[in-house]
Amino acid sequence: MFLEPHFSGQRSGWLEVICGSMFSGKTEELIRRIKRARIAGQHVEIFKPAIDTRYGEAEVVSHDSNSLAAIPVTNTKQLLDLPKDVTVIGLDEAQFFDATVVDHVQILASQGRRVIIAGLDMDFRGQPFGPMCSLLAVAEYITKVHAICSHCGNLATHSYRLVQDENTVVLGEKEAYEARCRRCYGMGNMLDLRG
Ligand SMILES: Nc1ncnc2c1ncn2[C@@H]1O[C@H](COP(=O)(O)OP(=O)(O)O)[C@@H](O)[C@H]1O
Ligand SMILES: Cc1cn([C@H]2C[C@H](O)[C@@H](COP(=O)(O)O)O2)c(=O)[nH]c1=O
Ligand SMILES: [Zn+2]
Repeated sequence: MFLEPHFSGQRSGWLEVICGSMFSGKTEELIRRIKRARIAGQHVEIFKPAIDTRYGEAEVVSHDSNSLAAIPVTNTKQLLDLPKDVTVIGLDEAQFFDATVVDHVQILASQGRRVIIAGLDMDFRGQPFGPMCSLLAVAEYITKVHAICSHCGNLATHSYRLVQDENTVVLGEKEAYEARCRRCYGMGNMLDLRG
C-alpha cells in the first residue's frame, strides 16, 4: 500500500501516478489518498477532464459509487490558477488530458505541491493512452493497480472493448468494457480478427 513520504527538512513537491486498466481501483486509490490528505489538515483540490461526463460533471466516482467533488477542466492551464494554500492536487481520468498537462503538473510540483494523478495506462488497443506515458516518466512515485480478469480470474492489466467502435475515446462502463489479463485479452482480439 502506498505510504505518503515524510520530509524532515524543507518539503519539495512531487508527482504520484496511479495507473492500470479499467476496474483496477485507480479512482478508489485516488479517493483514499485525498481523504488521508484532508484528515492531515491539508488543502486539497480535485480535477477531472470535462470530457468525462459519465457520472455528472463535477465529481469523480468509482465503480463502487464512492465519490468526491471535482472541478471539470477544459484547458489544463486552469490547474495553475490555484490558491497558494492548496498543497495537494488530485487529477482523475488523466488519459483524457492533452500533452500540456505534463508541463502544468510539473509546474505545480515545482511550487512545492503534491500532485496525485490517476489514469488508464493503455487504451482498448493496448497502446499507451494520451499523456500517461510521459506522466509516468516524470513522476516520483508510480503505483500500478490491477483488476480481476472477467474471463479467468487472474490479475487483469488490459481493458477489452466489447462494442464495435474504432474511436479511441468511447466513454463507458461494463456494457462496453471488460478487464482482462494479457492472455484473455489476446485471445479475444484473435477471435475479433477472425470475425
Ligand atoms: N473485473 C473487476 N476487477 C476488479 N474490480 C472490479 C471489477 N469489476 C468491478 N469491480 C469493482 O470496481 C472497483 C474499482 O473501481 P474504480 O476505483 O472506479 O476503478 P478504476 O478507476 O480503475 O476504473 C472495485 O473495488 C470493484 O468493486
Ligand atoms: C480502454 C478505454 C477506455 N475509455 C473510457 C471508458 C471510461 O469512460 C474511461 C475509463 O474509466 P475508468 O475510471 O478507468 O474505469 O475511459 C476510452 O475512452 N477508450 C479506451 O480505449
Ligand atoms: Zn484472463
